[in-house]
Amino acid sequence: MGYLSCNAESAIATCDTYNWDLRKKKKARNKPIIKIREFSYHQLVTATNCFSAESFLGKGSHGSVYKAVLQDGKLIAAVKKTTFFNHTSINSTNCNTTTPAENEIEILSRVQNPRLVNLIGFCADSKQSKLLVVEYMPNGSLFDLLHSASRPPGWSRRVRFALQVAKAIQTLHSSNPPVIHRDIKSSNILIDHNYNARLSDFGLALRGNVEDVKIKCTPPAGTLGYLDPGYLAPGDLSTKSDVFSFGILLLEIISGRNAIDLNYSPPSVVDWAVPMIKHGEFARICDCRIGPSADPSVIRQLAVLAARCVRSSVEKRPEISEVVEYLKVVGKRVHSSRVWSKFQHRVRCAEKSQRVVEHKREVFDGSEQEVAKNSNSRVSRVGGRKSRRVSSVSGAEYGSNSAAVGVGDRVMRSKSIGSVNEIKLGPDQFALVKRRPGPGVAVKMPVMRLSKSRSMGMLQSPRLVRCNNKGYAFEFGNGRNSEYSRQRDVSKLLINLDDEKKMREKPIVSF
Ligand SMILES: Nc1ncnc2c1ncn2[C@@H]1O[C@H](COP(=O)(O)OP(=O)(O)OP(=O)(O)O)[C@@H](O)[C@H]1O
Repeated sequence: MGYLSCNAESAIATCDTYNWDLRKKKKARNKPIIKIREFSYHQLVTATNCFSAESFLGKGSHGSVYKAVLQDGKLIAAVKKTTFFNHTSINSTNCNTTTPAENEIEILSRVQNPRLVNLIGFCADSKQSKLLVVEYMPNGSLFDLLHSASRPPGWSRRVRFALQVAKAIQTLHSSNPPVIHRDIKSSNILIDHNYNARLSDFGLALRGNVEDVKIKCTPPAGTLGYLDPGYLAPGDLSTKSDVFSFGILLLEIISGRNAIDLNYSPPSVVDWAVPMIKHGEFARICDCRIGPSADPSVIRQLAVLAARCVRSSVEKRPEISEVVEYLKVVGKRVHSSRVWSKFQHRVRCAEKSQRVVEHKREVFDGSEQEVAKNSNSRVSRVGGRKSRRVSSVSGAEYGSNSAAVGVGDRVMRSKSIGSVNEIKLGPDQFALVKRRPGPGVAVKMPVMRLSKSRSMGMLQSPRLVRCNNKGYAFEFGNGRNSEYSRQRDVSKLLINLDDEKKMREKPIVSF
């Protein structure tokens, strides 16, 4: 126990097993050194527009956060400003005194990872406050997304966030010596510009092995609702405390409710969710705003994992590496269930349009019979506006029925049921014919209305009646350079069928 005679710093240095292991030291020496920049106070005042209200991003228990524009706009960062009023030490009771800001600088200058909100620099020359410059996260926090977003994230995004947070914690726990975050919660998960979750706020984090004096001297800390109930004394701390907090976060992600919420009974998310999970009532803990996942096993797996993480027995909680592997499997399941439900949706849509087409065919056949009854001189008007929009059947399908219409070699298309029909003018030439609505069902055949369908889908068709800029002109067959946008009042587009012969010879007809 020689360290008792030393001062705290050297005692930590002597007792830290990490320092004994020369091989590890060599490894650490080979690691690239993270370049942390030092900013002047003046630089940060300018970058945050004198810490103005416009630059204000939010307030935490240790101070306020501002958006900073540095390097002539090339670097956007977040400046954490902690006042001396808030300089409560994280370990003031014993060995040494470190403020959360100093602690964050110490930890983040040693651990950098894309899953973390990394340190860019700091400012040491401020008299009233400690300033930390960290990466700017433009999409708020996971707390905001879960509890106040108008469109709460769906299951695949939730599982992705959970996996990204678990990976961030794994990075910390697997570093050498390990880092225990101690404050895993949804407001400390920030969302970056690519919509990835990043772990932030290392004010309470501890770096070292659990047997290190520093850890043994630091009293328990964290956020109520997320804090491991077994972490009552410094010696109780382990990486499993972070696993517990992660379990609470996972329950929050699944349910969309707060870790402690007085609107629920019981208010603690653990006491509320775990009994339901034990009874297999997984759907009851799902966020009712998005409902259960397409694949029920996804919720089951997430809920069971969360329940394992929040077990009171530390030994029974999984390691974070196991959590990561588990969530990877759940993530794949969500992905495949999404692909499957998309496929099912497409099949349903296809079936629906097929049904509509069949219905139209039936209606069409019925109208043909009626037409036949009316001695080939009358055309029935069938179908409504809606049926006009359906355009999935090619005219060729109905080519064989053309004789029933009694207009020579004209071809009627199912698209046109209602008021617009296609006339075949030649081997590659088609026109659309709008039948005049009149009392009863028919229009005299010699004079017909010709019109373009309003459906955008049909505009892509080469068999389209189009208009040129000379007025109402039509292009038949594979016409190019037409300007359909000029054609607004389609009802004015009249054509006398006497001109039909001319049209066959001329691809474009002007009126
Ligand atoms: N890097 C950042 N980029 C963008 N916004 C941030 C950043 N860091 C913090 N903020 C915003 O500032 C708010 C305060 O953050 P801070 O980490 O100080 O406190 P907190 O995590 O909300 O609470 P506590 O201090 O109690 O843990 C956050 O809620 C977040 O909206």
